[in-house]
Amino acid sequence: AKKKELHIGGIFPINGTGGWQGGQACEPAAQMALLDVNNNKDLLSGYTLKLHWYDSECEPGRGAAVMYQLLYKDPVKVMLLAGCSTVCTTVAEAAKKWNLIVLCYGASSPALSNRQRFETLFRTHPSATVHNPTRIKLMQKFGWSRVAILQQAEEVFISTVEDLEERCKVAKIEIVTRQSFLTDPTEAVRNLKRQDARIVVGLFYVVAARRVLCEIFKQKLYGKAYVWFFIGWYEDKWYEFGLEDEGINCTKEEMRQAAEGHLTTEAVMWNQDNRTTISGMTEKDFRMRLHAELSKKGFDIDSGRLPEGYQEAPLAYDAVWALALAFNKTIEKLAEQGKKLEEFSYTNRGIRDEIYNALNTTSFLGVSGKTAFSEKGDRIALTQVEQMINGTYNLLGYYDTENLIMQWYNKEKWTSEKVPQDRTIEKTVL
Ligand SMILES: CC1(C)CO[C@@H](CC(=O)O)CN1
Repeated sequence: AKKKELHIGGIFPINGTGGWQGGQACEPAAQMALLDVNNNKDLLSGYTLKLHWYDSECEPGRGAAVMYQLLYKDPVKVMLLAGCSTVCTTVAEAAKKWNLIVLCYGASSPALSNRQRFETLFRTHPSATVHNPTRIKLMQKFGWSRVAILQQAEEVFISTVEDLEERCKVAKIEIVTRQSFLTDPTEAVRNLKRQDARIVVGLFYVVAARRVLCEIFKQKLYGKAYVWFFIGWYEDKWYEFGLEDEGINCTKEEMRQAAEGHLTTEAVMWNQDNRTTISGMTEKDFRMRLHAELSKKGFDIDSGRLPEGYQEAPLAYDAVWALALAFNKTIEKLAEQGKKLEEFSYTNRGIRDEIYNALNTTSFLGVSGKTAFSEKGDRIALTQVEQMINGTYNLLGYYDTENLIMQWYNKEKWTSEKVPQDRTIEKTVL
């Protein structure tokens, strides 16, 4: 018999210049998952999933427009996939009016962890606040109870710092100063120096990070007496790129000196062991298939020039598996009530609630690792800690923020052999 079709809408940031064009790798990854789910005989038997998608250019207005296209053109969509924090904010806030669950594979904004505003939002991309318990854990591990914060004035960093401040208070870690800047960090770095800041958490996008690094070189706020926390998802040699055309007046060597020893935290987006995941692939298998898909689209992976969203591609792949598993559970649940998933309509609150409950209890091993959601729909994720040692990032360990377990490899190195202090130690004259 012909399979019944279930339709989902997809909004991917592909073109455009502002924000994150991660749809370039995430849309192919989602298509791969659609193929795998439809070929999986244990899932959605009697149904086939269809994806209808548009480019949002990571622009909320365009995101709203393409959502409108998806909703006002047949066939009815049963769920929406979206990327980019700004687009997910717009789409997820509106989607509940159409009883649509929204699954975001590329949205890090802490503001999205809000069930009042986003009743039907789930995300396979962790919130930026996932770094904070790890930052606190590292401060406690190294005995730092006096830290400073330097941030770029962007919404995602402002709300991340608010969460970090709360956690510092609970952990009795003093924030000696919180400095923010729009584009030029000179004054903010000067204020850090005035406050004798030694342990600094830095929150900024990569272009601003280069400006900060050059500024701390010039103001000598680096070396054996200082420890900087940077974000870990910048590209590998980020501190050497673009110095000329971004007007950074430090040499590569000076940038490397300033960068020596800094720590980074980031959410783990690729499964870290070679276990077979729910799709039957290991993370390596997935990476190989993704490279093949991307080279079909003209991306030359070996040249090192990865498409935007490569890092997050597992999140898009696992988002489709999460919705397929949730649909599977919902079909069984509805059958008990003599109902069918294909009866879903934008005014059908009952089926929306069944899909919501199914997603809420979905948990599986995906190519992005263990995939499960908090009660706010946030991705539960591992974080990874690295340190820049002699110009390369060394893996120091992982932190499981759900079970509060730190896996540490004792690889950290300090220029002066001992852990830097968080303040000037007054020499006691005996
Ligand atoms: C880790 C990063 C780069 C954070 O921003 C996400 C995009 C967004 O939050 O808009 C994509 N992933």
